[in-house]
Amino acid sequence: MTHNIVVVHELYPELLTTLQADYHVTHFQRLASDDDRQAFREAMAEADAFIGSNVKFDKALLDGAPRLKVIASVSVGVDAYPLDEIRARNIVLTNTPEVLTDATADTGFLLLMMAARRAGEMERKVRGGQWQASLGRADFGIDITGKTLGVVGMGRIGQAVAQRGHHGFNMPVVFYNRSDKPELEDTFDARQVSLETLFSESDFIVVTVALSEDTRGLIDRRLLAATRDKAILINISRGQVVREDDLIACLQDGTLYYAGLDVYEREPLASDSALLSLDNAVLLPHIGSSTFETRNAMCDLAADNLNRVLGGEPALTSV
Ligand SMILES: NC(=O)C1=CN([C@@H]2O[C@H](COP(=O)(O)OP(=O)(O)OC[C@H]3O[C@@H](n4cnc5c(N)ncnc54)[C@H](OP(=O)(O)O)[C@@H]3O)[C@@H](O)[C@H]2O)C=CC1
Ligand SMILES: O=CC(=O)O
Repeated sequence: MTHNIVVVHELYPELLTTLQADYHVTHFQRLASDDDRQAFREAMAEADAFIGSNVKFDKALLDGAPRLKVIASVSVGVDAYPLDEIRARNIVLTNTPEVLTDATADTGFLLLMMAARRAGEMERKVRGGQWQASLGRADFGIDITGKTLGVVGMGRIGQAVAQRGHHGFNMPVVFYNRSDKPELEDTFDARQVSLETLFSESDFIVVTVALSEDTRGLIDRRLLAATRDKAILINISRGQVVREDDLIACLQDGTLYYAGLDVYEREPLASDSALLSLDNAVLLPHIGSSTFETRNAMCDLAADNLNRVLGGEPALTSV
């Protein structure tokens, strides 16, 4: 019997064709309208497997998908899935670790460098015809080399950020993490510290911690207000880890020098968000892993996981 699978993702064409040869596929590039969402729920009612991203699963959706055996997420973060409900139904949830680590760490460093040198502001000046003479002190940025890097959540991506900072820019590294990682003292000459110490000692703070009920709202005004002069906050994990209202207030009153953001409390960012009017914020549209190579590798890994579970084998990367 051919399995029914629901795809909500812009898979690369050859992979979609392969899946269509093996399964009965209902494909949505994204759920953009109420009609899409209705059609998605109808397809899930008959689905044996889901592969995709950016779909918020809840109990009602799972109740309406009684045949579901596997959710193959095309993401490493699994905050969109109710883990207890999934476990209670014996559904296998898989994600895509490792293959996106470097691309996402690169995005973190891209934001870090753009913020340090105020690259977005400077580019807007050039395009806006405001580069009429050489720029002066009002437009200077800050150095990166030798400054202290603080990593919040020293997992795969956090360590790839630390590697870039330590080996590429000679940065002393401090980090905050749930479990102890003494081995990183050798790897990056890094020090594990409390969140308060990290915020007070770092010049650049890069947030790479996973979102969970423990980390929602972890970074608030109290921590942001305790930062060094000209400290920069980069968030490449999930917007909900940082209290966005507090971040905006600290950027507005200058308590925090600059922010570089790839993720937001609500995505896409609302057109009336106060962040859009702040010069001291570099804003990217959640593109951490968005390279051809990395996204293809994520799709391949998710499809391998789906094929294996439907074929009765263990997934390569189950959560
Ligand atoms: N912007 C983007 O496009 C992308 C964003 N991401 C985000 O990055 C996150 C990290 O990915 P990855 O590095 O692969 O995941 P990992 O699981 O390797 O790293 C997560 C780290 O967070 C730590 N952590 C979890 N909970 C807490 C807590 N309560 N307090 C302190 N530390 C905690 C973990 O600690 P421990 O060692 O104890 O488990 C772990 O070191 C993803 O969950 C996702 O949200 C990922 C890819 C792309
Ligand atoms: O945000 C992206 C992910 O893979 O998680």
